[in-house]
Amino acid sequence: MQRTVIFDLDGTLVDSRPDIHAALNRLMQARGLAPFTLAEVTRFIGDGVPVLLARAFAARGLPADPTAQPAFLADYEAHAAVHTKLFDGMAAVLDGLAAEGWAMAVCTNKPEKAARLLLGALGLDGRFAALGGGDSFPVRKPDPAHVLATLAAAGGTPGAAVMVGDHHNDIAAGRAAGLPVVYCGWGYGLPEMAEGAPVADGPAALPALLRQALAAPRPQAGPSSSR
Ligand SMILES: O=C(O)COP(=O)(O)O
Ligand SMILES: [Mg+2]
Repeated sequence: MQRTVIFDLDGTLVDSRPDIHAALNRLMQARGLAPFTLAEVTRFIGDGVPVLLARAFAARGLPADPTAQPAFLADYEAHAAVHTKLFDGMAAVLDGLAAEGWAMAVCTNKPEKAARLLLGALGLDGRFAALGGGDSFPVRKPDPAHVLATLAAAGGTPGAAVMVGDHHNDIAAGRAAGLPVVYCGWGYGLPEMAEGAPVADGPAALPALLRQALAAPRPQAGPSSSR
């Protein structure tokens, strides 16, 4: 059976913080608002751009401003790959997984256009069988439908798929979709976000953990697990 691994993007495959940080601070500057540190912006990432901006404005004591999103996105899309790179060792891991026959997909809360531009700029557009962005479907992580729709677009099946991510949203969405999950210890999440999932300390640990995850007994999908 075709094995499929679904990767989260920000904090899992790529370190995108520097470019998100820079674009957010350009928006703050344009609004006459104080800039954020990298650590502050890291805590805003994980739930997509609307929530990122809402958290940024809330941190300055302001309500969410939907008019900020088009300007932020246009700027970020144009500068998404200035400093953003795959995490060290990840390119070799992707090569190895492809050689082992794994199909790969990306399920990210980053808007699809920005995610596609970023993957293209990194030379990765041909690597993934599907990309599900934060605005590709009516729902996004932690909703399991985001993971399942991305998996279906990649031609995969839940019985032979693993979800890999660095945030509570990835673990929650993967588990609720009935997939085994692997948590990335190098990402932007807090250690407790692993919620008992196997933790990869670095990209090189992923292939063995993915094989183990598929070999282990299947978890039940979220809604039925309490029955
Ligand atoms: O855009 C975000 O907030 C997070 O994106 P991710 O789902 O790829 O981590
Ligand atoms: Mg992430």
